[in-house]
Amino acid sequence: MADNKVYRASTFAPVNIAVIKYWGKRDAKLNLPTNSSLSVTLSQDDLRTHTTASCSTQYPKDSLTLNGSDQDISGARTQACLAELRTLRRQLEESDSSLPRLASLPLKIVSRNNFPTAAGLASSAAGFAAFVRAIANLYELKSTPTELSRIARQGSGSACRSLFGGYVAWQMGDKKDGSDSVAVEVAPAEHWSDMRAVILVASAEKKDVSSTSGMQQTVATSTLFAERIANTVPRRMQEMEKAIADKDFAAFASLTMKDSNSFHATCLDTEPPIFYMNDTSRAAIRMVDMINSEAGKTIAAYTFDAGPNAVVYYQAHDEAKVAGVFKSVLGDKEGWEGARGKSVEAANTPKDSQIAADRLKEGISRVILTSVGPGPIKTEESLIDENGNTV
Ligand SMILES: Nc1ncnc2c1ncn2[C@@H]1O[C@H](COP(=O)(O)OP(=O)(O)OP(=O)(O)O)[C@@H](O)[C@H]1O
Ligand SMILES: C[C@@](O)(CCOP(=O)(O)OP(=O)(O)O)CC(=O)O
Repeated sequence: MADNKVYRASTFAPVNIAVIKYWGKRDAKLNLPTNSSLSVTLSQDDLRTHTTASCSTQYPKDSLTLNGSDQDISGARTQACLAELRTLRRQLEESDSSLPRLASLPLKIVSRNNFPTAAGLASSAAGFAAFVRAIANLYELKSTPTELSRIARQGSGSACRSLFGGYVAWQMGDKKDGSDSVAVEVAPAEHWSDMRAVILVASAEKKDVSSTSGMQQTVATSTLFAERIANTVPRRMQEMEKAIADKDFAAFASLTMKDSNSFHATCLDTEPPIFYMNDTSRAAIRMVDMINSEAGKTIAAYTFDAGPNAVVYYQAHDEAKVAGVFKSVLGDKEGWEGARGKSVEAANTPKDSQIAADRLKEGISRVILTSVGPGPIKTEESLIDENGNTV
């Protein structure tokens, strides 16, 4: 029997933004995708989930609190993650009788996102990665990040990529049980550390079509989609891995923009059509096009997830030419006040960009300046005290 001690472990986990998009499930129950995908993990200085997992005989039942409000954890996805993690802990306990019997104790999990939940800022990715990582830490599991990615995938597909830092591929796998549908590191953050991103937050509202149901509708109704998964994505995965290995920004950018457009094209080809981008998103696309034209080469790349926010990737040495343009257009919005924002010099806007600039001014509420970053980071900063109370 375990005593009435409160066992605790905490982690921070990052957001990731895909450059080759996951869109479509071949098995909705196991969250198995129709195609592989690839993402960049973003720095936790700017966007992160902080999660503490604890277990004790004192707790009445399993619970999860997110940003101060109780969450329903009865859903199949959360339950699948919990069951897998408990099975792994049970195996450890069976092999070593000196270990406390934690697998059978109720869990209390407290989590905080430092960014808006369900606003298309990949909160489910950081959230489920943190959830799985924190419980794995609590249970002292020996599992590798790839093994844990198999579990996080069942919470939310994109979450499996947040178990790693840097450049991460989610290999779709082909086994029916999903055991080979896991994330692997393509390159660590240090390999290409001057990758930067400016996120233009177009709306902090909850989106109207969730990723989960949107992609199901696309799989069922889009004819463009078949070509995307059979040919376009497999080819781009290889090209993207090479672009990253070579640190070839022009190739990285071209693939990133094409793949975002291909994903949104399949959304438009869905019946009824799904619109995640809006006029503000399209103005961001125009502005990036004009920045690239003015530079005479591709120095910026836009990508959009299931929402209107633009994520614009660029390299540190092009900061003035990329982030600088957005600063001169959006300098009065929230997000430039930190040291990183202050160091960006406002640059001249490209010629003929007035219409796009006006649209951005109207539709963007804040910017987030960030960069490629590491995977989950273990922390002693606990959201639950030694008596089991939320702090
Ligand atoms: N810290 C967290 N811990 C556990 N679950 C979380 C956490 N943060 C978010 N989630 C889960 O993720 C859900 C939001 O996911 P959703 O896919 O709707 O939005 P998103 O991740 O912001 O957008 P997208 O993945 O399409 O970019 C929340 O309702 C919650 O169930
Ligand atoms: C557009 C995307 O951001 C879709 C993310 O979808 P989710 O991972 O949120 O979907 P579920 O597996 O149903 O939880 C593309 C991507 O991140 O690859």
